[in-house]
Parts: sequence; C-alpha cells; structure tokens
Amino acid sequence: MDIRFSGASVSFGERTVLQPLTLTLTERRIGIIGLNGSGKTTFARLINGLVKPTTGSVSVNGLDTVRDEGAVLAAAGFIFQNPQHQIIMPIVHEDIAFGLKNRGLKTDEIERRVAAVLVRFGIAHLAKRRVHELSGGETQLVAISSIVVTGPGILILDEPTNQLDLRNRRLIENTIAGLDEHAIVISHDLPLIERFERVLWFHDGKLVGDGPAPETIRAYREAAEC
Ligand SMILES: Nc1ncnc2c1ncn2[C@@H]1O[C@H](COP(=O)(O)OP(=O)(O)OP(=O)(O)O)[C@@H](O)[C@H]1O
Repeated sequence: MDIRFSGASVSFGERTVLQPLTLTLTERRIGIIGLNGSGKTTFARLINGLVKPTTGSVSVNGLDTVRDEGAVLAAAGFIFQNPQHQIIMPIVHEDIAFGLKNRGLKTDEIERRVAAVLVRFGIAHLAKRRVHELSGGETQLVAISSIVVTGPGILILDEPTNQLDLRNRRLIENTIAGLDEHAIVISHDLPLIERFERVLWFHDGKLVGDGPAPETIRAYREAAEC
C-alpha cells in the first residue's frame, strides 16, 4: 500500500475542514482519532475519492483519486459508519453478491467468491437471512464482507464498533486484527486501535499527532483530559 497526500486540503464553500496535508501511508494498520468534527471522515474519504481535494492531490498505489476515480474505488473499499446505509439487498447472500454482479462477473465465479467470503468471516449460516434482522455485529460483518468480496487491498472502516455491545465489539476487533488487507480505521474506541502500527490524530482540521499508537493515543487522551 502506498497512499500519498501532496498538499491535499478540503474546503466546503468558504470553510476549510482539512488543512493542507503532505504524508505517505504504507502501514498495515492505521488508526485515525480526534474529536467530533475534527476532519477524520473527510480525511478517510479523500483516500478512496469519495471526497476530492480542493487543493493538492491524493494517490493510492500510484492512482490519482481524481483522474483514476474508478480504479481507486476498486483499490480502497469504504465501510460506512452505519452499515445499514451501505446494505442494498434484503438477503445477506444477495447483498454480498451485489457488487460482483455489477462488475459483470459470471454466476459461478460470483458463487465461488461469495461462498469463500462467507466462510472467511464465519457467517455462512447467515447467507439466507434478512439483513435487517441481524444483530449489530453480524450486520457489520456483512458490510465488511460485501466490500472485501470485490477484492480491494485497502479497507477503510469508519467507526466499525460504534453502538456494538462488548461481544460484538470483540468480534469486530478480532476480525480487523485478522484481515489480510491493509486497514485504515477511524475510531473513538481507543482500545480497538491501541496495537496499530500508526495512529493519526486530527484536531480542528489539522493533523496534530502522527506516530505509533501508544504515544499518539496518550497525547490525545492528555489533550482531551480523559
Ligand atoms: N459535505 C460537507 N459539506 C459541508 N461541511 C462538511 C461536509 N462534510 C463534512 N463537513 C464538515 O467538516 C467538518 C469535519 O467533518 P468530518 O465528518 O470529517 O469530521 P469527523 O472527525 O469525522 O467527525 P465525527 O467524529 O463526528 O464523525 C465538520 O465540521 C463537518 O460539519
């Protein structure tokens, strides 16, 4: 993974919500922390081109998020804060197959890939269930599966343990730890990211901390006085 921000900033109208940023991301596990409204989601959305830089540029494995929009979307999958918002089909199996059907894959290839991902995430028994009847943790696993099945090398997860109980939170924590893909995780759940190789801390649209997880989390806790 090679993600490069070169003087990338984001403004909405007159308001700059992310100050110009130049950095390279290569680590397998990267956490993003900061108070509400500090720019975390905007930063993460820049990576897969859901938000375009107002100044500068962002590239993913040499692909520019503006020029090579489709290829960037395929390389970096985004799992939204509320997985309900990204689930499109009513049945688990159909939802996981949806992205592959859209890409025009043959039926047997779709079946093979969906079956593999269901087994990989331990949800084969849920294949025929209605998505809206699943628990929070199960829904999150379906959302992750629906993205992973399309084969991105990078996963961006926006508050994946938000509103999960302790058991489901642990399930998602273990799932993230076991991912073969690179993972960039936005979280207010600091223990979730405490073993990550690198943590970025945003405050008021500025990157104010960037380093190994223990140091960055400690500085963030001290600043937030909690
Ligand atoms: N499309 C948009 N139009 C206008 N302002 C926006 C837009 N998207 C985000 N913002 C503003 O940019 C700022 C940063 O938002 P962002 O969602 O990146 O923060 P965050 O750190 O992810 O917050 P949270 O922890 O609450 O999810 C906020 O003030 C938000 O209101």
